[in-house]
Amino acid sequence: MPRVVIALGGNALGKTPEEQKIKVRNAAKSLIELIKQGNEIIISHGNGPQVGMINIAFEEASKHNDKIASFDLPECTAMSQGYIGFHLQNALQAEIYAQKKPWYVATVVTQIEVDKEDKAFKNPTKPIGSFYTEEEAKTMMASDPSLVMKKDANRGYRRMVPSPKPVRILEKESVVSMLDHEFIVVTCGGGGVPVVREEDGSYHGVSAVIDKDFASGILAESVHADYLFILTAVDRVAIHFGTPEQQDLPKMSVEEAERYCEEGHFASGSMLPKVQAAISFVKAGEGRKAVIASLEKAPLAIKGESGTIIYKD
Ligand SMILES: Nc1ncnc2c1ncn2[C@@H]1O[C@H](COP(=O)(O)OP(=O)(O)O)[C@@H](O)[C@H]1O
Ligand SMILES: NC(=O)OP(=O)(O)O
Repeated sequence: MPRVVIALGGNALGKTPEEQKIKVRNAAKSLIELIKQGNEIIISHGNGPQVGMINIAFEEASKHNDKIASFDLPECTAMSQGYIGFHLQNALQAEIYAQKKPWYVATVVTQIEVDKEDKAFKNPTKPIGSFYTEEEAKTMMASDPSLVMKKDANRGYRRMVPSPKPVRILEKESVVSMLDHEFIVVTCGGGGVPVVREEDGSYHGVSAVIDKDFASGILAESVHADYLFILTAVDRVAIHFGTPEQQDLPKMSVEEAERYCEEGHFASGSMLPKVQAAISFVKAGEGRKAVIASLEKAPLAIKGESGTIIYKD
């Protein structure tokens, strides 16, 4: 049975819990369809908008109410894993019930080890939270000099935080055991909670957000997946994105994808990590394929009728 890791984009999950519930309900239909087609699925998801929202909500509230504490990014990622996992479980269970299938679904709060010396800690590149105008971003940076705000793929300005590379999934054995027992598993949400290892063998959370595309790549590697599906807000990967020359690509060989990366076609922090994760996954094993597609058109992408497929020549 083909094993498929499906990464759902944080931006593709909508801006509010209500919007997310609707999007997740639609996604659940596609995900269950995949199982009915004979695939085993493992679900991961992003949390860029959500982790930023949770973080700023506690920070703002704590300024006005001394009974409310502010929470650092690892705790905010853990909270986002909980509430996005809740919506996914709820939507998948409704679909499973409607189809009278004997399937079970569970979310694993997942920690991912990162290197404490990772250079990313000194160069924040991961966009989180809402989009702002240039003027709003400048005002925010002036009132809080620790904030880094940068353009995100020509969609506006966003807060940037460090995004170290994922090294190891601490809950890998739990995930594999649940897969062995035929669970549908939601794991590595928001790229996983970033933790570093201390000399005494303990781990503690660090203030960063791991890119969920890279985390999904190591998840796919760790569970020996056959396919990596990265679902986002656009139907296909494009070259000359956002210009009159934009060309949407139904497929890319690994060599072409590497060339397009070098030529700068993919925005860092958004499309670039998806393409890089797809390349690494496809290159590392025989017969593997990666697909980047939209959440809405996932059922078509599964049949090869939408999305961009990345393959080894
Ligand atoms: N070359 C490109 N082709 C397609 N989309 C691109 C490209 N470069 C940047 N993008 C933007 O990247 C977005 C996907 O990244 P992002 O929103 O961070 O993903 P996620 O769904 O994981 O949150 C697309 O919706 C699109 O706006
Ligand atoms: N953590 C993360 O990569 O989230 P997004 O997919 O929302 O950017």
